[in-house]
Amino acid sequence: MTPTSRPSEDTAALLDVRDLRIVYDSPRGPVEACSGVNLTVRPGEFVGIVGESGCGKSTLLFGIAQLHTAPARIAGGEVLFLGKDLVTLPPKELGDLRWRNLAVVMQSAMNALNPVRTIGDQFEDAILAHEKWTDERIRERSAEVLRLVAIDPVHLGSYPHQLSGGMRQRAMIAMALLFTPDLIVMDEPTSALDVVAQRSLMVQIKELQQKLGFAVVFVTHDMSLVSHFSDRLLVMYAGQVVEFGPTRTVFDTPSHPYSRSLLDAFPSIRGPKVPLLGIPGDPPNLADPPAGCRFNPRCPVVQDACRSEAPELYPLEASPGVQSRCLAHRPTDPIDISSPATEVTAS
Ligand SMILES: Nc1ncnc2c1ncn2[C@@H]1O[C@H](COP(=O)(O)OP(=O)(O)OP(=O)(O)O)[C@@H](O)[C@H]1O
Repeated sequence: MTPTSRPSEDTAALLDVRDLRIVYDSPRGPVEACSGVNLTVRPGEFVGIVGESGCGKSTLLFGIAQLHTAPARIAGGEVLFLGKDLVTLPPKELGDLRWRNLAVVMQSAMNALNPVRTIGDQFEDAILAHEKWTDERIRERSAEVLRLVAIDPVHLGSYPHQLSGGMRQRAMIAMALLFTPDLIVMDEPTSALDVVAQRSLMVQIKELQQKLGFAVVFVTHDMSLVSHFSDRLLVMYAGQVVEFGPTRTVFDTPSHPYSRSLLDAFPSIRGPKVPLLGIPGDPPNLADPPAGCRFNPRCPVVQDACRSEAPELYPLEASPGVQSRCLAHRPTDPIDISSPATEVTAS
C-alpha cells in the first residue's frame, strides 16, 4: 500500500491502526480478510464500523485486540495503542494492557461468560489477573460496575443462564468497565437482542461512554444502529475501508457507491417510506477478489476503469474529514460516475 492510502496522520490518536493486513491460511490458499486497513480513534471517540457480513469487521476487531487465533495471522502493519505497537508487544505486556486499558465485548455474552461460574466469580478472576485487591475491594468494585449498567449487585451471585440476554450483555460491559479502560472494542454486542433491548443497550453504552470518557470501536452490520451514537463511521467492503468520516456526513451524503447502497438497504425509522433497494450480488470471495475496485461487479455506477484500476483511500476536498476509496474521488483524473452505469456484472 502506498503512502497516499494514509491521507491523514492523527497525532492525537489513542488507537492508530496502520496498513493492517490479516490473513487466514486456508487449504485453498491465503484469504486476506483485512487488506491494508488504516484507522484512527481519538480519546473518548465512538467509531462505528459497518459493512455486510463477511467483509472483515470481526477480523479487524480481533486483530486490534490481538485476540486472533490460527488460521488467522497478522501479515503486516501496526496497531499503535497508547504509543505501543500491539502487534509486536510481548504477551506479558499485552496481557497487562488488556482489561486495564483495552477491553473487549463480544457478540454473545453466553459464549464469552463461563456458564458454571457466577458473575461475581468471573469479575473477581478478571480483577485478580491484574491487581492484588482485597475481597472487600473486589466486591465493592464489582457491585459498582454492575450498578453502572443498571443491574442490581445481587446478581453477582447469579449464573449467566439466570440473567436475560440483555442483562448478560450488560454484565459483559460491566466487566469491561472494571478498570475503566481507555478503549472498549465491541463486536455486535446488541445483535442477539430484540430491537427495543438493542436500542436501550446502545443508549446505555453511549451514556457510560460520555460519563467515563472511554473510546469505543463498535462493529455492526446495521448502519442505522450506529447512526445516532457514533462520532465517525467506517464502512468496510471486502476487507478494505471504502469510506471513513464523520457519521452525520457519511449518513447524509455518503460518498462511496457502496456506502450509498448500504444505506439504501436499511429502512429509516423516521424518514419517508421508500422502497428498500438490496445490493445486487454478493461480496467477493476474499481468496480471489476482483481486479480493480473490489466493489466494481456490484457497483451501480461502475465505469470501465473501475474494472482494472484499484482505487486508494482518497481524502475528499469537498467533505473535510471524509475519505473514500472510489476512482471518482481521486485527486487527479477522477472518473465521472454521473453518467449511466455500464453493465453491472453481479447476478
Ligand atoms: N477460519 C477462517 N478461515 C478462512 N477464512 C476465514 C475464516 N474466518 C473468516 N474468514 C474469511 O474472512 C472474511 C471476513 O470474516 P469476518 O468474520 O471478519 O467478517 P464480518 O464482516 O465480521 O462478518 P459478520 O458480520 O458475519 O460477523 C470472511 O469472508 C471469510 O472469507
